[in-house]
Amino acid sequence: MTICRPGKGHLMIQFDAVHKRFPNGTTAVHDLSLEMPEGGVTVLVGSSGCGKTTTLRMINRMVDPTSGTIRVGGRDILEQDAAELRRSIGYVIQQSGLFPHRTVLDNIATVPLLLGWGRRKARARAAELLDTVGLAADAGRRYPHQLSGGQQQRVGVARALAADPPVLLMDEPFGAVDPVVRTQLQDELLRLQKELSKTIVFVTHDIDEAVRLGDQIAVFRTGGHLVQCASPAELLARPADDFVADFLGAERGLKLLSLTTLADVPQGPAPEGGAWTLVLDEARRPQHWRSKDGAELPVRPLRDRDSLLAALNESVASPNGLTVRVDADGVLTGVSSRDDIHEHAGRAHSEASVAA
Ligand SMILES: Nc1ncnc2c1ncn2[C@@H]1O[C@H](COP(=O)(O)OP(=O)(O)OP(=O)(O)O)[C@@H](O)[C@H]1O
Repeated sequence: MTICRPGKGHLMIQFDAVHKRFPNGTTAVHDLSLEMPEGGVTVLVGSSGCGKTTTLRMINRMVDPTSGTIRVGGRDILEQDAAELRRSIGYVIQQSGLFPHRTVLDNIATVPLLLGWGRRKARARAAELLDTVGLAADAGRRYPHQLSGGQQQRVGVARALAADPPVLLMDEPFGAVDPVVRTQLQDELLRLQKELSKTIVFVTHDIDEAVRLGDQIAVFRTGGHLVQCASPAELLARPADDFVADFLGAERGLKLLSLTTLADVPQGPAPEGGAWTLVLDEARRPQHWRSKDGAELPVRPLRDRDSLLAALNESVASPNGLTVRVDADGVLTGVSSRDDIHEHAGRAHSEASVAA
């Protein structure tokens, strides 16, 4: 049995030896012990049918466990009224699950109205949340089908946040949108989470999404077995077995580099008079590389907060192996060599392995 114990901070959700067997004999979750810290994002990943959704739905009692105990905020959920519990837990699903015949504003106001807030107060809260999730005020008067898929997902998140629940369950919330919108929605969620510090349980098939969003990642395999639960860095550096390693994919070493910034990589002055010159504008913002014979190649400057993976990519793509560095205003601070970036990439890897 794999037990996940983050060991620091308060625990918001605790699974203790939880088992779920459906009446048709399917064991969806097998002897699960898993702890989710308050204010953290726990991502559940694994192949199709391995019990992620069932695990999630047991938290708000949409599915009751066959045996074992689940506590939310320290209290056994079976001792709590199911409807009340559900109202205190936000729930976001893949197709947003919005009511088609209600306006966006009324969709977002659903739970506050159920909780007995007056119509005016519920709508004012809904309008505020539209802004929080990055939607224009006029979207509130529209119906769900008049919004794009990505906008509908934002409304789904706003609706889940409406009564300010401490816990948010998200079941593949960004699974049905294209990769660009998906990245935007992930960015928004990270930004919101910095502000709101909810305890989030997030189900996804996408390991990159899990690494990007998770404070801890729980990997399941068929039969509802938890195989490993660890921080993204630990998981990538030390997968527990071949199943986890295969699940993480052949590029797990590179994924690990996406977790480390290039801030510590040394930088020197941009080269002058070599085969390639860095062309700057009058504010010293890099524009492009220019060769001796006048050819121009694009430059993609990086900031300190960018990842070592982005730097590695740049060191391969740039004509002279140099990665151009800029400050928050886009002004040149220096360049880093391919060797320095490779050395830091190797070091980040060894450090993660040792820490794990
Ligand atoms: N109501 C149910 N009755 C019987 N079996 C069920 C029921 N709900 C889920 N199952 C089965 O339990 C197992 C786990 O299902 P679950 O939906 O939790 O998996 P999942 O990991 O979320 O899958 P996916 O990634 O495909 O959404 C599957 O074998 C599924 O067929």
